[in-house]
Amino acid sequence: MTKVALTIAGSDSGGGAGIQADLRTFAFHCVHGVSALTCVTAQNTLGVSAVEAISVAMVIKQIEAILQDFEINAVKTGMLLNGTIIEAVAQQLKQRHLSQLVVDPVMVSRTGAKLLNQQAIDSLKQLLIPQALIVTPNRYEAQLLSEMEINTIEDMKQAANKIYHNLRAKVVLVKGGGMSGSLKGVDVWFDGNEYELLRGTIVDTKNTHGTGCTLSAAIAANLALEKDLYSAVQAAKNYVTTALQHSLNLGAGNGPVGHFFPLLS
Ligand SMILES: Nc1ncnc2c1ncn2[C@@H]1O[C@H](COP(=O)(O)OP(=O)(O)OP(=O)(O)O)[C@@H](O)[C@H]1O
Ligand SMILES: Cc1ncc(COP(=O)(O)O)c(N)n1
Repeated sequence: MTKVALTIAGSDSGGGAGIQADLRTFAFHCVHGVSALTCVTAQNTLGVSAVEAISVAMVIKQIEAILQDFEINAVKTGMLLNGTIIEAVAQQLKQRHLSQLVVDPVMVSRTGAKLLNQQAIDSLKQLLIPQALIVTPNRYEAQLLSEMEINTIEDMKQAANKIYHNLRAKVVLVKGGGMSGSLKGVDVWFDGNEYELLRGTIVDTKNTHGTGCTLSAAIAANLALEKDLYSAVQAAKNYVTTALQHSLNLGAGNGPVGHFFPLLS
């Protein structure tokens, strides 16, 4: 029986991140992808030039249409843009008891663009993160959520601990793509008991656009395929590393990762 994963996220017109990355990742895992679009970005490999929200009513309609017709095996959220959309999404997920939930708290893009307004950060903290099976902040998002600066592995651990306790997330994965030197690509897992360091090979490329979206979508796909959470994270980490090794040198800025690397010659 084909498994189904839902992404609730924004569109990246440049095709590297957002819903486009999520659906490619689901397809790679042979999981059927369904999607509820929250916003449209005018974006390319150089950055985001405009953002427009989808109406909250339309976000809800998309989720309702999907849930009326499909059994959903896992969900990921990405760019949610504003507090009203976050509140509606959090309410829908709670009502439907969708617990296989990966929250990628998209707030700031790699190119520095703010992808979530200030009031929305509070709704994310109060309403969505507590429902998540796992939350996957990057370095900058973890700094905002933990209200501390992150420069070392010890800092990453402390931030994960704070996010776990203050925001009641079940598992926190602080991602290391934004760290420098030998720490780049080391992710810190904290489940309330153990810290685990997930180390991938460091890939020397500027084409890293969409790594975070791809990682969280791959975790959701592996959960849909009935892996346990830690195995799903390990498999997703391996997938992102290989996709980075096959990243695409497209555009003048940060190109996308190569989601379908086995098809490349
Ligand atoms: N150059 C790299 N080499 C190896 N792994 C990397 C590299 N860059 C990012 N990663 C890995 O990619 C995954 C995504 O992490 P990252 O910190 O880039 O997330 P992000 O900033 O949310 O991504 P995005 O660019 O989509 O916003 C993590 O597992 C991270 O360790
Ligand atoms: C629609 C959308 N969602 C998520 C991201 C984050 O990805 P990145 O940090 O690689 O730009 C993005 N840029 N655009």
